[in-house]
Amino acid sequence: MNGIQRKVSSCFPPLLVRIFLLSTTCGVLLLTYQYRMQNSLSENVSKDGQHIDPKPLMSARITEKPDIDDNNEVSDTSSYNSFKSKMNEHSTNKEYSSTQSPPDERVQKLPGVINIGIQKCGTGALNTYLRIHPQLRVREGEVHFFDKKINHSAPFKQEIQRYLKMLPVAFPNETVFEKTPAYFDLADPYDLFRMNSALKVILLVCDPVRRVMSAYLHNLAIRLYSQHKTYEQYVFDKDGAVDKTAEVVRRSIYDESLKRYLKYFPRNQLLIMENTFLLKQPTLAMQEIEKFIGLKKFYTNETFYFNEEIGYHCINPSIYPVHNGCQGKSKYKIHPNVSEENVLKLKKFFQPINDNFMKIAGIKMASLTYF
Ligand SMILES: Nc1ncnc2c1ncn2[C@@H]1O[C@H](COP(=O)(O)OS(=O)(=O)O)[C@@H](OP(=O)(O)O)[C@H]1O
Repeated sequence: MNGIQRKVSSCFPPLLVRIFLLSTTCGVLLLTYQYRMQNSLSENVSKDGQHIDPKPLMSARITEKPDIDDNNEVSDTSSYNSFKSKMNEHSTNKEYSSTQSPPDERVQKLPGVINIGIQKCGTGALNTYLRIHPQLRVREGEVHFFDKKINHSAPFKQEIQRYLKMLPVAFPNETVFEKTPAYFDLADPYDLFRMNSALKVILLVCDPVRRVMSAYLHNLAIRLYSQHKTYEQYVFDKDGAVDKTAEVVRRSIYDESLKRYLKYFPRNQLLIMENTFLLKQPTLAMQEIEKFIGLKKFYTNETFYFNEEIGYHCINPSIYPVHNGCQGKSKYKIHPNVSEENVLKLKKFFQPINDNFMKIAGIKMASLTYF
């Protein structure tokens, strides 16, 4: 070692001490960063837990867990979120220079409208159609709050705070929408009413006989039903009569559930729509729905196209490109044939129930009238 080398090495502490100093410095830096991040996030939420300040939201990434709906299908929350932010950019950008971002004024809000069912009656299609409306903020997937997650032993207000956290944040001009088809028959309508007494409720109705098959195929797909049992074994009892206790049959009995809702909600807060209307004339159906919710006119014939391959209307991909504007594959099932005798048995079973439903609803529906 020459003189200079010796001088330099004597200025530096030994190797072990250097490693110790370096790791301590890194640790301190890391802790400071974590502390600052935590503080900046908690500062954003107001005391009532409802309002989130705009600025930090712009810097803090909102990560929403992917949702798995009743079809075991991962809902495309992230595609929807990026679609929405592009849409919002479009509508607000004019006021801001290219270097400035518009402030994020999103807040947590309770839903103004809920699609309560009916399970397997096209609720997924409605979700797909509604998510493109600029004044709506759609909760992707199904929340299942009022049928499964609500804790009736806890104070209701506290439960609603929990529910709020399961919903997307929305701009002041946006109405929050969620759909959980199980609410129709499995939730207590009083809970929905006391959550928001002005709530608008959408009910899509379809032929219960077809619905039994849809629900059977659905239960097979999610492995609730066994491949080793037949459709007939699930739907009819040992004597060959319709088994009204079977899940797929029970959930096709519409009149009782509607009665429960009408105990709390005035009829004009309920939009009861035949699923075939949405299926065949999506523009007219969606115009009726936007009017019912109180939204600006948005849907036109250009919004939809008929997808020959799947046999249903989808959103024009230039508006919403995910899945070519259609739903995921699990929503388009091919129904196997059922013997005429069994179909007749089901029709005879459901007709009086359907008649009662239509009487309560005050609407005649072709798909509920067999004879
Ligand atoms: N575009 C459109 N318009 C109206 N209806 C449609 C549309 N696309 C699908 N369908 C029908 O929806 C059925 C699935 O219903 P849901 O989406 O309510 O199912 S679920 O309850 O969310 O699992 C589904 O049932 P299956 O035919 O048994 O698959 C279809 O009959």
